Amino acid sequence: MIKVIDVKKNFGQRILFECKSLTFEKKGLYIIKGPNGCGKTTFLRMLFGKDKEYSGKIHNLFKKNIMLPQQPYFFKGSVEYNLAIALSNESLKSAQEVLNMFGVPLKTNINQLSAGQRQLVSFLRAFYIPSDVLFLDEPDSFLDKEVKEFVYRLIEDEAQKRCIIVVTHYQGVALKGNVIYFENGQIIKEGELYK
Ligand SMILES: Nc1ncnc2c1ncn2[C@@H]1O[C@H](COP(=O)(O)OP(=O)(O)OP(=O)(O)O)[C@@H](O)[C@H]1O
Repeated sequence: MIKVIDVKKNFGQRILFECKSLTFEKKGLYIIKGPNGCGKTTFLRMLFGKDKEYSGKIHNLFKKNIMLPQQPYFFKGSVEYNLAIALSNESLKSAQEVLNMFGVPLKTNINQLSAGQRQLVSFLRAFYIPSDVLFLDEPDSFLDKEVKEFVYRLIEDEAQKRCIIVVTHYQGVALKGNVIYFENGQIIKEGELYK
């Protein structure tokens, strides 16, 4: 569980956003939306524990936290190597099956993939690492409709077992979950202005 209590985030004199009260439960899908520059990535990093410069409290009680950043790190080498370095044999097989399904070559150097293919690899690598909470920062920006729909269903199913928090811009294909949005510098959960 993560509890956010009376949090304010500033950069110098500028107030970026505030969040009066928000709870992320043990399981479930949370979708963070808002215009460019409103602070979604900043908020995600604060929940993850990477950014600690704010007033108020964020209690993150999850033991194992995994984050997929907007620009994930890749090791020099093949697609397979980039997965094998992070995943158990069983998880590696699951990731490989998805990549085979979408025609992503496993033996190819990671740098030779398209942006969308690389994004799918980085998503699968983060997704198949066991965790209590998974933070995904725009995992879908380069994916085509078919891959996006597949990834969204994977996320939705998995969110029945653990907590997944996603930042996304995309409006076309529905990702079903609790929507959290930024409005006039306030972070609000859909349906309840302030708890
Ligand atoms: N270290 C920093 N110092 C000063 N300002 C920063 C810093 N990091 C982020 N900002 C500013 O905070 C704002 C929010 O940035 P953030 O990346 O969180 O937005 P976002 O909602 O994720 O945007 P996008 O949708 O474009 O990815 C931006 O205006 C950015 O310039």
